[in-house]
Amino acid sequence: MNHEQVKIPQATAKRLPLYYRFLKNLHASGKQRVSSAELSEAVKVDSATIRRDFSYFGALGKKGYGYNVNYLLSFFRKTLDQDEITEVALVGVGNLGTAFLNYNFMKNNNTKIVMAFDVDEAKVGLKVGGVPVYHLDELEQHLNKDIPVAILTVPAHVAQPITDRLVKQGVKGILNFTPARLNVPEHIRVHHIDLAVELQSLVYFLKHYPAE
Ligand SMILES: NC(=O)c1ccc[n+]([C@@H]2O[C@H](COP(=O)([O-])OP(=O)(O)OC[C@H]3O[C@@H](n4cnc5c(N)ncnc54)[C@H](O)[C@@H]3O)[C@@H](O)[C@H]2O)c1
Repeated sequence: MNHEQVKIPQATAKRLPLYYRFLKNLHASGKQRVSSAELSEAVKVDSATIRRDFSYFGALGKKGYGYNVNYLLSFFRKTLDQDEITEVALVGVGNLGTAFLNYNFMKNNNTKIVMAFDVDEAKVGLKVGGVPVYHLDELEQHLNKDIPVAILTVPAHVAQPITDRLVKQGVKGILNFTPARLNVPEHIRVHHIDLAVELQSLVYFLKHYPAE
């Protein structure tokens, strides 16, 4: 099947890295096939959803056989562009930002934080997790079109002006950890990660949909 023609729903696309990571481990352990039940158990996605997701990839599991691990892996590699590393900038080297820099997403991923910015003179000039920290004043000097993604871990009240500058420099996607709602032009994608909301929603589900 022609990979270029595959149009995957967003919810499915979001689960791809999860599947990919698990299948890579399976492959490394020498497994050739996997059932949707096994996958479901490992990635905690129900097996009906997995079957539907995989049908978009042209992978139709056979009863009693499951899915071909090699086929899926080569599909995911192509779709996720694993050979190409996407460079990321981080703004705000505080508690959260420092944790991300130390973690740096390389282990199972195709993204890498390559530079960070802060206004705190005590942090500027340091390397955190091997990543250089520059002063925010130098944003325009260092950030170019090769860096399409930025992570925002600054105080909420400075999030918007920094976002405007990031967009001006050619950033296309922003992972926003601040509580601020960001205004961006239509072609810019913002993913807002609000841990308080996530936590609340978890508590809600526990309360209203308790496990048997
Ligand atoms: N720490 C958490 O667990 C957590 C969880 C959810 C959301 N958040 C949100 O993430 C953001 C960061 O949280 P934190 O705990 O890391 O805060 P923090 O105060 O530890 O870090 C903020 C960092 O941003 C820097 N900064 C301030 N103004 C700046 C500017 N104009 N340009 C660049 N850098 C600037 C500060 O010097 C500091 O290093 C906040 O908006 C917070 O609400 C934090």
